[in-house]
Amino acid sequence: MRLTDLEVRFGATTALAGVDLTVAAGERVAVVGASGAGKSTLLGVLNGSVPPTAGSVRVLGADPAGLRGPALRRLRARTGTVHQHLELVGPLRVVHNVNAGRLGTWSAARALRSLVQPQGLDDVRTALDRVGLADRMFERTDRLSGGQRQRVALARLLVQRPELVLADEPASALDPALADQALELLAGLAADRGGALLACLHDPALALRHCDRVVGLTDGRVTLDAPASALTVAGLERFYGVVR
Ligand SMILES: Nc1ncnc2c1ncn2[C@@H]1O[C@H](COP(=O)(O)OP(=O)(O)OP(=O)(O)O)[C@@H](O)[C@H]1O
Repeated sequence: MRLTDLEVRFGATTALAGVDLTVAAGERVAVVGASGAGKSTLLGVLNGSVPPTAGSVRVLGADPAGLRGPALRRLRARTGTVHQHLELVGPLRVVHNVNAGRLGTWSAARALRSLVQPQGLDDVRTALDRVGLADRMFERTDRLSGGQRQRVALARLLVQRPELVLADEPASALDPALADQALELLAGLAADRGGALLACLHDPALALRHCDRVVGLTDGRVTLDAPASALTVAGLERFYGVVR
């Protein structure tokens, strides 16, 4: 994917400005920066949910803002996002939220049928097993804890099998062991399809353990772009302005 001189404004607020960024297939990129720096907006541009105000965007060979109808649907099916607020439907059972990862490739009829008689149960069970939730498949999603819901969102991505994996603080509600597991899973998912992973991470140690490149934003601009091997946890904490 390639962003050139990208700008995103929301009214009087400039969320991103002059962003030039190229990410190659197979790269694992941590996106870091203080709250409000523009991290979620950057992922939104890449998955086509945030239209840029200026600049050019190429994602998997296409410009998401320039696509409509089936072409946009196809691109979205190849791009998987773990949203910061997860975007799960609370009253639905876990199986339905996981199967939402396949809506981009299912017909409307199959999606509707699946609400009555869940489809693809083997894949759902395998995905839930990998996030340690196989026994919660038929539970209402809003009965789960925050960390369990975060893992349902990961399972949804596992059944989607996207090429480009975008994750917005995918481990914020997980304990350290589960956070490592989640990042391994996301990196493995991208690698399976030969794609890249971009993950907004607030934990510098997690970023350095699981990513090979770190891109830092300050007030909507790229102010850091370095291999993880050249960075330290203390250096990244200083970047965030964390005071110990
Ligand atoms: N839909 C929106 N409408 C108006 N302003 C927005 C919108 N989305 C983001 N912004 C603004 O754009 C800027 C960047 O926001 P963004 O959510 O991308 O930051 P972030 O780095 O992801 O922050 P956090 O770590 O707190 O999630 C902020 O000033 C925010 O208030």
